[in-house]
Amino acid sequence: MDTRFSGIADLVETPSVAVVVDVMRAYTVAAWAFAQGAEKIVLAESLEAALALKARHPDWVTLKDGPPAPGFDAVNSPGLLRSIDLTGRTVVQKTTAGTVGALAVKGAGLVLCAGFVVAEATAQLLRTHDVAGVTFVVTGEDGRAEEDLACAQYIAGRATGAGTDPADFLRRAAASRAAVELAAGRRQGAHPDDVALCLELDRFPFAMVATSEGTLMVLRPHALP
Ligand SMILES: O=C(O)[C@H](CS(=O)(=O)O)OP(=O)(O)O
Ligand SMILES: [Mg+2]
Repeated sequence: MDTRFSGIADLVETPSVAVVVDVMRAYTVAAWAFAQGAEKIVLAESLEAALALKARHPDWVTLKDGPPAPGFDAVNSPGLLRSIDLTGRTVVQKTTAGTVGALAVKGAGLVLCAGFVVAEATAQLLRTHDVAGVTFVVTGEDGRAEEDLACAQYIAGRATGAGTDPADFLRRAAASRAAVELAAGRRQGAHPDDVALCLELDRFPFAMVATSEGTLMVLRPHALP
């Protein structure tokens, strides 16, 4: 399996298979939303698009990164989201990096969204599909976010069958700028447990697959045997 790593802006062509990685915090949050019962997550193009969807579907749950804001029901924090019952709900998510990365590869044949919490399930799905090549979209900090790069490299190792030890990858993520800033309370819309929750390896047994449904890009959990 050929593996490539790219920042969002560096994507030169639409890959056939993409794994979009955002450890802190978009795809840790997405996984928690599914664990809390959400049926699907609509990845919104913009804050305005998220609010327009909410206007058309008042029962949908809007979620954005940063501080709480009018029109949004939740923030991009696993620690805060884990106490919200989302059974059967549709979530609309808009964040700075994670959702942007997925929308950048909208045309790919297979789009997975991932963090450490779904690492093995993501790798297993790649192995099952026997893909020839995969592009990992490292969403944070123009492709240089250490937590996203470490997670992408870990999943790549698992997908290609290498006996990858997670310890070093998790250590790199724990020392990343995002982890340090979250732990120091310098990011808004956060819970003290957010970093720890983002570093829970294989917390969930499902991968997350994004597909186009009409004009929307929709993320759903994909259970593995
Ligand atoms: O919510 C997040 O962690 C970030 C935004 S910021 O770095 O906190 O400003 O968004 P994401 O797209 O999940 O990286
Ligand atoms: Mg991030």
